Amino acid sequence: MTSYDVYHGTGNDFAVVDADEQVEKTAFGTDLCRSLDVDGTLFLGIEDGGERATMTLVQPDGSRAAMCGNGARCAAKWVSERTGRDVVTLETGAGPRRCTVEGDVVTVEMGTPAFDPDDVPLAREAALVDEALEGYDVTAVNTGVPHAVTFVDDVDAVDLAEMAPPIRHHEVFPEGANVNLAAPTEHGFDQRTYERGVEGETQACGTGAVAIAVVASRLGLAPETGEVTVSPPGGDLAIGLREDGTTTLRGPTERMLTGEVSDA
Ligand SMILES: N[C@@H](CCC[C@H](N)C(=O)O)C(=O)O
Repeated sequence: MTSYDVYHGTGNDFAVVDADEQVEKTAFGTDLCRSLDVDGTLFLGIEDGGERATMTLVQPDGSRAAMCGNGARCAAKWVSERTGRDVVTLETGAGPRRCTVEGDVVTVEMGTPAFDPDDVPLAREAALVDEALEGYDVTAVNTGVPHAVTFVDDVDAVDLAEMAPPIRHHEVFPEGANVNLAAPTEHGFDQRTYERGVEGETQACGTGAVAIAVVASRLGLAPETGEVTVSPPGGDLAIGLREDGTTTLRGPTERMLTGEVSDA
């Protein structure tokens, strides 16, 4: 039998499996996504007594993503519950990410977002900033994975399932992109995200929330530094914009259940 836990971070849900389990990760991870109807399977390998852990995300379509903000929050909580440590550095495909666990609230140091076309990546030589693409004014940024961000008056007035795929698969994004709708509110920004790999809308996306905050800042819709609240359907996320250009993602996480699947 192989055991798993299910966690969610503001509604973005993940099965979590010990990386030492003797399973073929892509097949096992996609099967688990399907049977549990979750947004991804995280394989976590605890190292140095929990000071560090490796994180591999297998998505429902079998792809692997270099980084996942809400997944990192859930991963840090899982490691903390197993080891008692409240500071964990996750080794991700986008580099090390330091996480701090305070009860159910986890903060991830998300690094420096990149607008450079080589880093997003983009199939052109100039950054894509507030430019018309498939009928929307889009800005492209990499916050660990590629994101397209567009600001609208009301995120719920847009048919995300219809508008997102042409941008998600646009030739300007050679590796595809997650597509985010954002709308200014009294307290920050509403968020809806269509995720690459899930190929549909999720209840929250951490790298997407960071993308919205940094794009808002770049376009003059939010301050250059400080904290920005981004609200996907699953709850509120606090994004820190620091003077040195690095960012943080803070929000609640919760273990929902524990289960086992037969190896046969
Ligand atoms: N839900 C995630 C993002 C996961 C990766 C994404 N679907 C991709 O393929 O780039 C988050 O919370 O950041």
